[in-house]
Amino acid sequence: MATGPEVEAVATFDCMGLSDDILHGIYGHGFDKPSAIQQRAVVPIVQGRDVIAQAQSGTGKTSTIALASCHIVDTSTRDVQVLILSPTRDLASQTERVVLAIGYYKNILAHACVGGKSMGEDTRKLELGVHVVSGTPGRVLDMIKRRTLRTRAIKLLVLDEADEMLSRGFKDHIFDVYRYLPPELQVVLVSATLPTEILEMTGRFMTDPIRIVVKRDELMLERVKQYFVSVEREEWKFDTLCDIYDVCTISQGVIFCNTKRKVEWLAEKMRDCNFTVSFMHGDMPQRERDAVMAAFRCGATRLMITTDVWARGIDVEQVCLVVNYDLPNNRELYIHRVGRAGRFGRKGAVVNLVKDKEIQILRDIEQYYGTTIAQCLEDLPDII
Ligand SMILES: Nc1ncnc2c1ncn2[C@@H]1O[C@H](COP(=O)(O)OP(=O)(O)OP(=O)(O)O)[C@@H](O)[C@H]1O
Repeated sequence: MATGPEVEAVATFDCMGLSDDILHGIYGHGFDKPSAIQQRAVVPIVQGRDVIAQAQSGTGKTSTIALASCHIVDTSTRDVQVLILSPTRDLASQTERVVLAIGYYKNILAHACVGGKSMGEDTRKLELGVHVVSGTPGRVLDMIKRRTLRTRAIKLLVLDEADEMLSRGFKDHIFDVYRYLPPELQVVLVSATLPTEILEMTGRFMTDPIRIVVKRDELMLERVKQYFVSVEREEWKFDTLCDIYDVCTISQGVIFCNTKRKVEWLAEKMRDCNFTVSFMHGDMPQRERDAVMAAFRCGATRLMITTDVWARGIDVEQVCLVVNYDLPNNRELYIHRVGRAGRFGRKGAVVNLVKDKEIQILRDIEQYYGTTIAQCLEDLPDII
């Protein structure tokens, strides 16, 4: 599937037909020039078209959603007009913050409606009235069923990380939410990865969408160098990680494990060796998760050990290193994990720690995305 012929690139924010208060918000947020996806996706979204928008990690997709949503909202009422759904609470909250920042001069009111937080607070905020809700599917559905989140005025539904939202775990919730939304709804799908089977189901809820897609072999971020270190035994990965730790002292890094137990085990083992690390996974109380994220975002901690709860969308500019302590369970997750480094044009590196028999999995990833993952034999501190 290719990008539609009707897609045009608009080279500046000024030429997108956005109102002055939104432009003020965009420039105030530090954006000078739109990225490739912003040049192509913002105008069709604000014109009311259904849009499927794919672009490489960290190139401004979530920001596209935020600024288009802010433009669409009519602030003369306090109805919810835009609903943005994301797969994790942390991403939904991050998007709420971007909407509030870009919509500041238009007085946009937004609320993150996410699991693990007080229902009372959701009710209070929603009853006072907000224009944009950025949430996770379970909590949003709950609020809709309680009639606390009124859907009557919703014009735009956005599925961020759309392939994840339409995959097994979330799909039923998404369609349940969709059934409560007005029939003339505009739908926008966004992700770095959009496998064919996901694109094929979009006909069920989208009308003549504009497609902006990226070829598989152009999806990997060029500025993020990819390496692997092969070890004979699982236990040897730890020593390699300790060597890598030195690299992280120059900036920030994220280490991915495949289970929550392993995250906790690894964090404890590193702390026993006097390394300062943070860890986060989906079973932690939300308050603790927020505190860990806040400390990492402000640079108070430099190394985050985590699960795939962190793989999609989370934006911390200083992250320049990703370590796959365990290889991800599918090719899409590889793209998303790698994308936590090299945000918006920055350099980065990913190091895959692999047992000898796992090298074939990396070779498959290399071939699928037309990329190169080099063996790292020495010089770990120089990889970035
Ligand atoms: N036009 C722009 N100019 C400068 N910085 C930008 C611009 N657009 C986005 N950014 C910054 O780039 C970073 C990545 O943006 P964003 O999170 O929107 O990317 P994304 O494509 O949604 O990422 P992911 O694929 O991880 O979901 C953010 O820090 C954002 O503030």
